[in-house]
Parts: sequence; structure tokens; C-alpha cells
Amino acid sequence: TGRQQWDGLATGMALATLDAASGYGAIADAALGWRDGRLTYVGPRAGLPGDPATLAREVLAFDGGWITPGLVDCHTHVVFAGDRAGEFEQRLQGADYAAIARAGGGILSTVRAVRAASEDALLAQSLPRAHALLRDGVTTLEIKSGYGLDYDNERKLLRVARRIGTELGIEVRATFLGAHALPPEYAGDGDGYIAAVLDWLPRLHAEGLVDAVDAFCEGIGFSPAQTRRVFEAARALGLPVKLHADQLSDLGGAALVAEFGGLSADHIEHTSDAGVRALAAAGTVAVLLPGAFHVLRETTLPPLQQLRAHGVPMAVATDCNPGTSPLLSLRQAMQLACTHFRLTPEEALRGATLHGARALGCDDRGVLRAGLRADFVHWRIGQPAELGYWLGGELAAAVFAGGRRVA
Ligand SMILES: O=C(O)CC[C@@H]1NC(=O)NC1=O
Ligand SMILES: [Fe+3]
Repeated sequence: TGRQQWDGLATGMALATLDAASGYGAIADAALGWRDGRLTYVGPRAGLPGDPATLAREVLAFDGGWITPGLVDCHTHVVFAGDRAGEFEQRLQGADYAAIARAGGGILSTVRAVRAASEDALLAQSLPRAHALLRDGVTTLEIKSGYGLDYDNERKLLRVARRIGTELGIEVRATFLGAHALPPEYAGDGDGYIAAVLDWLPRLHAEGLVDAVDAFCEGIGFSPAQTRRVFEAARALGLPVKLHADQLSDLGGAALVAEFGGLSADHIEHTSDAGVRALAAAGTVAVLLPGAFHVLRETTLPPLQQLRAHGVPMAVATDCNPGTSPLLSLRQAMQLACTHFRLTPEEALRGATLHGARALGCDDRGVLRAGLRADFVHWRIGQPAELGYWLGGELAAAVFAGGRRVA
């Protein structure tokens, strides 16, 4: 636009731009400008091209703290009904997973709750969880389907995902995860269920409800051959793929999603060195999900040294889901990634910003750079390492998405 004035200008704080290989891309006494949803200035306050009051319609003069890029939670199942707290309690009273699953617990109990909930009820139950993530700094939120397991209910989940973005004023990236679990009506017929999933995908995509396609490639999920059929259908529609890969066993999931040039391989606790090399060659992001590792009390770590050695970008996400990761803070996921996976706080922050954005195929966000989206968070912290340090608490003072304050 011809208008010269910026919409906003923040001064009086430091920036962690992440637009550098190390040191958080830090700028001490900094300024940040934005107009029409895009950043116009990222740099030292002394470098501003004029007086703040004339440069921008609104000047936010902070009294310290740090601004980072808006956080990107690139792996969540945040839309669901009910919860699994009862199972959690049963397990702590001695029941075991398999017995609970045989009694109809686990994913299928959430599927029953989702099928029984109206779209509005599903939104009412899911919005508070998404709002909690937003209040803790998330400005781009990936939301998967996968608890409907039939056309109408998968569609209901994806529609609620889109409505959450509208309600909260943030971008939601919707991922179709029809291949999440086998519903009762297809018990023993995995191939028949995959055929049904492939019938739903083009119809959901035609409604604008699908940004990417995911699958759960696991012994208790779907085989590599069944996963490949889902990926071929996604590719035929021009949709990117990602995968719940090698979470509990090495089925070659990472290599399979890399073969399709996929956006990300997620969990990957059991991925082999060959799988890591495949990710590196394909430029596929490794998404670390320490919440599930923590809640399941896993002991097999993802291949972190190999990921670093081969330069595979590592993202960090909440995997917010009622069964294995009822986690409502991406910052908490960062803390768990540092504690369990020994990520440095900078690796964890890069994993929750730039690498999270790459895992969603978004190249217009994730670092603070002029021209990119004006998604940013002002934190009440004295140094960026605190974002991987504190457990809980409320550190986000203000959250902006597209230059508009959203929390
Ligand atoms: O237990 C649930 O509800 C989801 C479990 C979750 N889904 C998946 O593919 N891996 C997981 O850990
Ligand atoms: Fe997941």
C-alpha cells in the first residue's frame, strides 16, 4: 500500500530472531515494526529510520523482556471429545494398557465420544485446549483428524479444526489422519478400511478441509504397505504427507515418508541410522514429541546424535492428545525436550518455531525477518533459555498473529 506508516512498532525489549545459526539471533536493545500482517523492521532500536511516533500508528514501549517468533505447534490431536483420565487412573491402580484396550478403552473410547458429540459440542470442548496453547505463545497450530474413523466424523473433526482458527484468529493447518486406528466396523479388515479412507480423502480435500495427510505406521496401527497406499493417494491430489513413524518399533516409517519427500517424520524413537540418512537426503523434518515419551514412560530415545550429525532439522511439538500426551503447553514440550532428549534451550526454541514451520511446509514464518508474517510473542523473561527452563507458569505477556494481538 502507499501508506507509509506502520501498523505497529515495539521497542524497549530484546529480540530472539532465530535468524542465525546460534546465539538465538539475539538483538539486545531492539525494535520490531509491522504493517498489513507482515514485519517491516527487525533490528536495533538505534537503526530505526525515524522517530517511533511518526513511524507507526501504535507504539508498544515495553519495559524489558524478549520477543520471539510466534510458536508453531506442528503436531496436535487437540480436537476430541471426553478424556482418558479414567484409564490413566486405572493404569496407576495396576490395570495394563492391553487389558484396557481389550475392554474397548484407548483410542476407540475417544472415537465413541467424538461420534456421540455434535460439531458444536466438539468445538466447545476443544476450543479451551487450543486457547491454552495460544496463551502460551502458539500462533500456528496443526490439528489432525483421526478420532472419527468414518466420513461424517472425520469431516466433523476437520471442520472444527478450521473453526478453531477462525475463533482464535490464528492459522490452523488441518491434517487428515483417517489412517489412525481401525474402527470396530472394520475389525480385522485393515485393507478394507484403507480403501474407505482413500474414498473420503478427495471429498474432504475438495471441501478445503485438508492441508496435509498423515498416518499411524505401527504394529497397532497400519502397515508400511497400507501407509504407502495412503501416501500415493495424497500425492495424486498434490497434498504433502507426514507420518507417525517408528514410535514403538522400526517399521521403516522414516524412510517411507522420506521416499515421498514428506514434510515430517514424527516420534521416530525407533528410527534406524538408515532412516535418519533418508530424512537428511529428503529434507524431511524430524518431529520430536517428548510429551508422549514422558507420559508413556518410554526409555528408547530418538536417534538424536545421528539427527544432529546428518543435519536433520528437529522440530518439537505437544502431540496434544487424550491418550499419550494430554499436554496443553508447547513451552512445556520444549522443557521436556531439554530434560528427556537433552536438546539445548536454543534447539528446543528453534524446534518450536522455524523447524515447526518447516514441518508444516510454511516458509513465511518461524523467524523474525522483515517480509515474513508478523507472528510474535512478548515474554516476561530475562533470557531466551528460560523458555526451555520453567515448568508451567505464564510467561507470555502478549501474543500477536498477523500483526493483531490475539492473547
Ligand atoms: O491414545 C490416543 O488417543 C492417541 C495415541 C497417539 N496416536 C498415535 O498415532 N500415536 C500416539 O501416541
Ligand atoms: Fe500424534
